[in-house]
Parts: sequence; structure tokens; C-alpha cells
Amino acid sequence: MASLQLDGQHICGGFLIAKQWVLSAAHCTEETDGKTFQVLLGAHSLTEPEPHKRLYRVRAQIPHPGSNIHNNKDDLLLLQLEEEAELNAHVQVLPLQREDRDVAPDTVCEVAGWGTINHSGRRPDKLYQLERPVLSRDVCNHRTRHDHTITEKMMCTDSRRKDTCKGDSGGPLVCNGVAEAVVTAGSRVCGNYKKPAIYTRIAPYTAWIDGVMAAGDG
Ligand SMILES: NCc1cccc(NC(=O)c2cccc3[nH]c(C(N)=O)cc23)c1
Repeated sequence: MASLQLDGQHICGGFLIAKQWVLSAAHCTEETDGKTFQVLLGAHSLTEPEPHKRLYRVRAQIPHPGSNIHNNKDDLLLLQLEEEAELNAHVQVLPLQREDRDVAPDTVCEVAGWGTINHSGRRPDKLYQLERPVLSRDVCNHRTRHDHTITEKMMCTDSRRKDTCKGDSGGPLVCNGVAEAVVTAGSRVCGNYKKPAIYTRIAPYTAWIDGVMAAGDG
């Protein structure tokens, strides 16, 4: 799990997909007015000293060319670290789902982050993890939910009670040990069952991801 930070403040989640590459969400760069993130790896607490915590500088930030501020399409961001991350028990690469097939509805997946944890907007110091069931695209696209805005490159999880929120964007949705999708803010609403959590599925973007990593590695 990665924390994307500006001036020591957690902004978004992300995760290591190769030794020198982190995947996150393009919307995370919206309020950074051009500043480059630093990436914290190996952390559980954001503030306490921990043996495997290490802050990395970012050489390049590459948002998906289709990402934009008006919708949730192609909401992916690749970050190339200044150097390869030092891997250990607390810092590992997460395998990506490369087969472009929907995760079965009701599959219980997990999502983690340092995003706000309740309606007070309290921000946690320690990483939170949540299990959430996958919601079918048909239900998620219902008129009373996200009203046909969920494309085949997106997926949803139930947002009744437990949900992702501000600061969780960019983190991975992991199903059976494989990163299936990336948290996107979507309608920005948290914990409202009528607005399920939206994610950008990874499998449709593996060609883009591989292309950027190949070009970036020179
Ligand atoms: N449950 C789905 C889900 C997943 C991830 C994030 C979010 N919600 C936000 O991100 C959010 C919420 C409230 C005010 C906000 N202001 C801003 C902003 N960028 O100014 C974002 C937000 C929601």
C-alpha cells in the first residue's frame, strides 16, 4: 500500500505494481497544482517511526490520457519512483488482474486506505482495511444508483454502512489476492447505500500500463 503525499500530508492511496512503479488515480492530482507527490511505502502508521517505512521521490507522474475532471473515465495515474523500491515483508509488488472478465457479484474483496473514516471526516493515523462485496454493474447502474454512468471499465462495491471515502482514492481493490481495480472518488459520497463505491477496473488498461512502464524504463 502506498500513501501519496504532499508536504508530508497524505493525499491519496496507491500501490506498488513493479519495483519502480506505483498505480493510483488521476483525480488525485486535481488539487496539487502541478506539485509532484512523494510516495510512502512500508507504512502502517502515517506518523510513527516504523522499521520499513520509506519515503520515495517521484521521477514522473503519468495520468491516463483519457482522464479528466468532468467524469470518472480512465481515472488512473502511474508514478515512476526516482529509484527502485526496496522490497521486504512490508513492501511487495501487488499482482494485477490481466484477464478482462468481471468479478462475480457478491465476491468479497478488500480495500485499504488512510481516507476519512466516518461522517466527522476524521482521518486515521493507521491504515484501515475493509472487506466489501462486489455489486453487479446492472444494480450499480440503476436509475436510483449511478444511473448508467458505470462503464464496462468500471466496477462497484456495496456502500451500505462501510465504504471508501476522501483520501482512499488510488488504493487497490483486491479480490483473491489480485488487484482487480483502483478506488475512484466517483460521486464523492461516502457510506450512502444509494451511491455504491466506484472503481476503475485494471484489466482493460494493462496495455497502457505496460507501455508506459516499458517507455519509462528507457
Ligand atoms: N465512497 C466512494 C468514494 C471513494 C473515494 C473518495 C470519495 N470521496 C471523496 O473523495 C470526497 C468526499 C467528500 C468531499 C470531497 N472533496 C473532495 C475533493 N477532491 O475536493 C473529494 C471528496 C468517495
